[in-house]
Amino acid sequence: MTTSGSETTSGSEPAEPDPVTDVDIEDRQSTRYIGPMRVRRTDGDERTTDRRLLEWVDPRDAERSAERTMRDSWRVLRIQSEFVAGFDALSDVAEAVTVFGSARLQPGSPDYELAVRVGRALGAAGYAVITGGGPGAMEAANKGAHESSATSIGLNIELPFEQHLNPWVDLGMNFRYFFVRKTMFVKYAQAFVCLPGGLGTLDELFEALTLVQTKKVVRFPIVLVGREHWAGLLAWMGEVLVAKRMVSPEDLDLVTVVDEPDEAVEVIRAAAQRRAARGEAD
Ligand SMILES: CC(C)=CCNc1ncnc2c1ncn2[C@@H]1O[C@H](COP(=O)(O)O)[C@@H](O)[C@H]1O
Repeated sequence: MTTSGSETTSGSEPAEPDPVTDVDIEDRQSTRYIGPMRVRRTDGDERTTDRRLLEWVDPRDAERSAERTMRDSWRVLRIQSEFVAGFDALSDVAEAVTVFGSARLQPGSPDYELAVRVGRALGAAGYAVITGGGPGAMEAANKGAHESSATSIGLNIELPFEQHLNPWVDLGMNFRYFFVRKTMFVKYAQAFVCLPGGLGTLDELFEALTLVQTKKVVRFPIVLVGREHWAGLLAWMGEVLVAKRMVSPEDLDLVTVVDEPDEAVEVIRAAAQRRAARGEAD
């Protein structure tokens, strides 16, 4: 899909208006996803399903409050259907690893290329790769998985702006609710790999850590790739959180930090072998 009028001109010629491209751009601006639906020319209401769910309605406003109560009850069915669709789509996935990382990495940047190599190494080791299906590290990891002929899975999320599954996703879904999507990230993976990233990545990392710490999941290696990126956070956790006894020293052992994709694969494999030796089911 062409996204810029200048792509159709050569050298220093001024860009000619391109009717197809202009329509395309207008299209992209007015397009968004509501759950699995792609909609255009909406009324400008940019609230996502998640945001509507979490919105506070003043109970003193009788009319809105009554309407809200009714809608919330119906919403439960939609949430339920999203779980059903997710379980249906992913139940045949064999061994998989979920990869998180910055949505903002640009192709060609060192971290993007690192993410491609991570996807490729996991794929070559026989793992399907699950990502958030978006751009940056997600796209890169899906690309690596695709290149190594592994199943490349993208679990996208409805956002208030246009959102596409990246082109390297072979099995993709679009979720309305963050918490449903997160369940899929955990339920269908044997391990988490976190590449350098920002708030979204940190959220996903700490959710995984909390699940392992509280033994809600017991089969989960968590691997951080990129020592330099993660060093400051881990040092702070040791110097502040452990020192204040807000986390125990063993909690820091729940993550393994590596630099190379092959090391990440090795950590995941070794954990699987330990599990197998103990006779634990996945
Ligand atoms: C360019 C841009 C902001 C696109 C947003 N598009 C996204 N599409 C899908 N998942 C996402 C997106 N943004 C954040 N996430 C989730 O949050 C993580 C990245 O957040 P961050 O860039 O580190 O904070 C990803 O692992 C992904 O699961």
